[in-house]
This record gives sequence, C-alpha cells and structure tokens, in this order.
Amino acid sequence: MSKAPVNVTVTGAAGQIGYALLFRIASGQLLGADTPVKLRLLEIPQAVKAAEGTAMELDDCAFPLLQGIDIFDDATKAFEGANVGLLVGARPRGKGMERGDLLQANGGIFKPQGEAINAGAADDIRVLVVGNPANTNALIAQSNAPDVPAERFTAMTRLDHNRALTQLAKKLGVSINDIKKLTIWGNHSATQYPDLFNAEVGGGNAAKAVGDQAWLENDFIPTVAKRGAAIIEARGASSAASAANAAIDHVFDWVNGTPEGDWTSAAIPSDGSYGVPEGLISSFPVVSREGKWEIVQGLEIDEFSRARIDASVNELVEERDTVRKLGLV
Ligand SMILES: NC(=O)c1ccc[n+]([C@@H]2O[C@H](COP(=O)([O-])OP(=O)(O)OC[C@H]3O[C@@H](n4cnc5c(N)ncnc54)[C@H](O)[C@@H]3O)[C@@H](O)[C@H]2O)c1
Ligand SMILES: O=C(O)C[C@H](O)C(=O)O
Repeated sequence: MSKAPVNVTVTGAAGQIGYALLFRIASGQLLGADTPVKLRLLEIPQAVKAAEGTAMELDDCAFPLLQGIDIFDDATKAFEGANVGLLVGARPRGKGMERGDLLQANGGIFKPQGEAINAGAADDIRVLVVGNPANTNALIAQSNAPDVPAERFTAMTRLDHNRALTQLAKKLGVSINDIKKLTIWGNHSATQYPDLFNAEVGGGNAAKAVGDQAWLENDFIPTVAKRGAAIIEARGASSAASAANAAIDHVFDWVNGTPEGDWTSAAIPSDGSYGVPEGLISSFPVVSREGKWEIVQGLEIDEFSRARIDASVNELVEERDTVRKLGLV
C-alpha cells in the first residue's frame, strides 16, 4: 500500500533558501524516497507571485513523490494539517537595528506562526526553525504553542556541524566519513562552541589527533563560528544551498534516526543537561531514536569547553530575557 503524503509547510518559500530547499523536499530527500509529500508554502503577500513561479517550476520537474502544492499568505491556513514545519522566513537585521529590535521584529513573525501551529498543525508536527536568530525564534514559536509538546520545536545548528566537519577533515587530511561525535553547543551565532574534545577521528580522539591548541582556539573555532559572516562577505548574500542542505539533514535524521556510533548537533529544548537552563533551545550533541531527539549524556566537559558553552548559553539567556520583557514568550 502506498504511504499517505506528509504535509510540509515551508515559510519564506520565495527566498533563497526556499529555492534551494523545495526541490530537494519534492524529490524525496527530506523524508525518504518512499514518502510522498504535499507542500504548503507561506509567504508575505508581496512575495506570493514569486512563490507561484517556484511552484510552476516544481510542477515542471514532474517529481513522482510530489502530490500537491498550495500557497498561502496566511499562517493559520499554511500550518493546517502540517506534519513538518520549516520556518525559514525571518526578518533580517536592518541598518542600525539593535538586537532587541531584531527580536521584536521576529516576534511579529514567530509568535503568530507558533499560534497557527498550535491551532491547526497535525498531532505529530515537527518544527525546524532556520530563520535567524533561530534559537530564540524557535523559543518564541514554541512558547506560543502550548498544546504542542515542546520537544517538537527545534532550531538549526546542523549547518555549523557540517561546517565543523569539513574544517576538521581538511586540517587532518581525512574524509568526512572518518569523523564522528562532533558537537556544536549553544546558539547559532558567533558565540557557538564547536567541540572537538569528545569527537573522534578514525576511532581516536579528534583534539589529540589535531594536537594543536592554537589552531583549535584561533583558527577552527572562529572559522566555524564566523562562517556565516564570511559567506555573506564572499557571496554578497547569506548561505542558501548549504543552509537548505543542513535543513534536509536535520529533518531526515529526526524522522529516520541517526546512525549508530555517531551523533549530530541540533538546538532542542534543554532538559537541564550540561547545566543549560531548562527550556532554552540550545544546541547539544543529539541522537534521534524512534522519531525523537535525545541529548547524549555523560560527556566530559573540561574547563576550556565549560567556559565556551557557558558564554553561548548566557547569550541565549539574554535573548530569552529580552523576548520575555517584550511579552513574546
Ligand atoms: N540557521 C542557519 O544555519 C541559517 C543559515 C542561513 C540562513 N539563515 C537564516 O534563514 C533566513 C532566510 O534566509 P534567506 O537567505 O532564504 O532569506 P531571503 O531574504 O532570501 O528569504 C526570506 C523570505 O522570507 C519571506 N518572509 C518574510 N517574512 C515572512 C513571514 N512572516 N511569513 C512567511 N515568509 C516570510 C520573505 O518574503 C522572503 O521571501 C534568514 O533569517 C537567514 O539569516 C539561517
Ligand atoms: O544569515 C546569516 O546571518 C548567516 C547564517 O546564519 C549562516 O550561518 O550562514
């Protein structure tokens, strides 16, 4: 018997990540080659026409798994029956905008989207927030969806994870496949902490294999943490195809499980593990089992790592306090 289609709602569908993402979803890469999908695209009214153009192109691909495309400029309708929500559309930081202004502007997007998810999404809804500031936007959406289990709201640090894999592979001259158990901790921002101390290369400890603390501190960590800005500088636009690729990786692993003997990174609501205040949507080492993310427990956190995790988590606490004051959570 053929499987029922999965409803995937994508916000910001006419944006550059949307353009890199939709074709991959429709081809089966988000959920698997045997899972039909229906796309529900949400855009602001001015961008609906562009989303219609993308939908025409999707039609022209004749994807066997794509069972329908609907386009909305109303969040409540777009999230009706959604099984997966990819929240990509966000308000970018404008000139002279302070962090508080940015959080407030995004609150105007993610609060109603959280409410819309609460009102009409399917019982098994899974949400990935890509739009920045992703962790706190996810917190806003989650806080406004009280009937949906908090664990269904996640934010994307998989792009940071993938960036860290490549930087390490290049440094050691090894394949990505040789690297396991790397972790991004904290916020998807320049304070994030890519952790090699618990990572493995060819079965041995990655930090030992590098054997170069100066490279780790002055090269690896800042390169990964500031990669988004470096892409903007080089491309004149923020990362799009790599961000879409990471969103595909995140949801695919969430639904289908992570491989045995490895873990990945995702920002999920903290249960208090590793001293991260409960409820903050912070990046952790995670595995996915039976459709649920689980935080990998029992890792040793030395002083160096502790200070960096704390710095990023403190930034998330500040962001949470700002959106609390604004009445968004
Ligand atoms: N987490 C990550 O790793 C990561 C990586 C790259 C980019 N990003 C972020 O992803 C977001 C999108 O990036 P992009 O390059 O696609 O931007 P973009 O400007 O090309 O597209 C954003 C789209 O969102 C739409 N939009 C705005 N408000 C909306 C709303 N309320 N409802 C629905 N759609 C809305 C816009 O009309 C636009 O089409 C940005 O916030 C960017 O900073 C995150
Ligand atoms: O959009 C950005 O500010 C950068 C983006 O989050 C990225 O990591 O590439």
